[in-house]
Amino acid sequence: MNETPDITPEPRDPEPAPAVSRRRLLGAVGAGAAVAGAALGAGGAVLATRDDNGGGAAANPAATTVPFRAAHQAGIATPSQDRLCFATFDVASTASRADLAELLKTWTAAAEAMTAGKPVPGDVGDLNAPPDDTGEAVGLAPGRLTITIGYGPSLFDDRFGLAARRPSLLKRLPQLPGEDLDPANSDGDLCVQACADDPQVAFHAIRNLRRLGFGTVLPRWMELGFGRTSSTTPQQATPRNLMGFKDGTRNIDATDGSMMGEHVWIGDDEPQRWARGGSYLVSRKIQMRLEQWDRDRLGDQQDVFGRLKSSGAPMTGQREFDTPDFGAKDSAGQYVIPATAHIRLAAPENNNGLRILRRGYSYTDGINPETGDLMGGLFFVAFMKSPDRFITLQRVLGQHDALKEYIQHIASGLFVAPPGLSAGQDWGGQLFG
Ligand SMILES: C=CC1=C(C)c2cc3[nH]c(cc4nc(cc5[nH]c(cc1n2)c(C)c5CCC(=O)O)C(CCC(=O)O)=C4C)c(C)c3C=C
Ligand SMILES: [Fe+2]
Repeated sequence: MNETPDITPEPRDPEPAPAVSRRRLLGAVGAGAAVAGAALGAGGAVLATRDDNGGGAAANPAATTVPFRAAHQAGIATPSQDRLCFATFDVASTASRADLAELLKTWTAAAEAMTAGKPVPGDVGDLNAPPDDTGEAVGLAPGRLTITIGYGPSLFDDRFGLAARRPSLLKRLPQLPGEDLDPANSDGDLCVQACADDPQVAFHAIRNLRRLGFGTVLPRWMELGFGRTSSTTPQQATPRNLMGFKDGTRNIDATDGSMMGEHVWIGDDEPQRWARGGSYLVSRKIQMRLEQWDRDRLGDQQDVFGRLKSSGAPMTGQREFDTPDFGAKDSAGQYVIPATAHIRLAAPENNNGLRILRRGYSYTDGINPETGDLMGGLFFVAFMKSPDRFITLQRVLGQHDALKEYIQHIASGLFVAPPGLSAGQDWGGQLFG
C-alpha cells in the first residue's frame, strides 16, 4: 500500500494560467485555505471562482478548479460539468479493514491533488518505480474536476466491522418495474464519480484511483458519460438528452440551500452522525431504443414527455420555464399534458412535493453487433435525502410512463455519498470513525 505522500505544489497545467485562476488554484491546495479562501455558495457548495458555474461567464472556465474540501462533497451541488467517468469497486477478499482505511486515506490525498489540477503526489522521476501519476492529464486544464465517493450497502456487511456504521436507509433497492438489470454492471462496495469538462481529465482521475487501489480493490464496472443531461444551477443552459429533448428544466436549483436541505442532504435525524450532510446516490443505466424513437412522429414524441421538442416548453405553455398546467384540458376534454406524460408522472405537484437532484449524462456502448442498433441512452445519476424518493418515482414511471416503451433500465446502483471533508480529515477516518 502506498504511503500518503506530501502534496507537491506543482501545478499540472504548464500553460501560464490567468493570474486570478492560478492564485485561486494555489489557494485551494491547503485544506484550510480551500475552505476558508473560497466563496461559499448557497447550500454549502464552495465554488472556486465567481463565474465558473457552467454559464460560460468565466474568463477561462477550463482552468478553474472546484475546491475539494467543503461541508458537502463536490460533484453534487456544484455545477454539473460536461463529462463523466463513473466507476465502482469491490474490496478484494484478501484486504483487511486497515488496508481499506489506508487506501481511502491515499485516495483522499490523490483526489485532493487531482481536483486542484496537480498530479497524483509522490516521488518524481524515480527510474526504478512506476510513475506515481499516469501522466495523461499533464498539460490539460483542471476542467472543474470533482471526485465524489460513495459507499454501497455491501460495504457495511461483516467484513470490515462497518455494520454498526451503516446509514439507516442504505440497503439494496427493491426490484422495480421497467428494469432488466445486469448484475455485472450494477452495485459495488464503493463508487467514484469523476466529473470534468475534459473527458481525459475525468478518466485520468478514475484510472489513477484504480492504480492506487491495486491489491485492495477490484474494479467492478465503469461508465463514461459524454454529455450532461441536467442543469444544476439557473446559470447553466439546459442541455438535450439523446432523444433530443431539453432535460433538467425543472431540476432542483442546487444553489438553493433550503431546497437542498429539504430534498438532497441527509439530515440531523440520521442516527449515523458521520453520514449527516451526505446524500444518497442512485445510478441507473437506462438504454434507449433509439431506432424506434427516431421513427416516432414528433407529436407523439412531445406527448411522451409533455413538452415541446424545440423550445422545451410544457405543452400548456410557450416558454421553457413556464410552469406546467396539469389541470388544463382541450376542447375534447382530454388533458393537454397527457395522463401518461413523463413530466406529469414525475412532477412534485403529483408526488406530494417529492423532488430529487438529477445529475445524469448521455452514454453510448457503440453498436449492437447482432442488430446493428445504436446502444446508448441515459446514465441517470440522482442525489436525494432518502432512497425511497427514487423508489416512489420509479414505481410510477415504470408502470405508467409513456416513455417506458422506448427505454429499459439495464443497470443500477445505490450508494451513500458521505458529507464533505474538513481540514485534515480523510475518507478512511470519516468512514471508520
Ligand atoms: C425515477 C426518476 C426518473 C427517471 C428514471 C427518469 C428517466 C428519464 N427522464 C428523461 C427525460 C426527462 N425527464 C424530465 C423530467 C423529470 N424526470 C424526472 C425523474 C426521472 N426521469 C423528474 C423528477 C423530472 C422533473 C419533473 C417535473 O418537475 O416537471 C424531462 C423534462 C425536463 C425537465 O424538467 O428536466 C425530460 C426531457 C429520460 C430521457 C429518461 C430515461 C431515459
Ligand atoms: Fe425524467
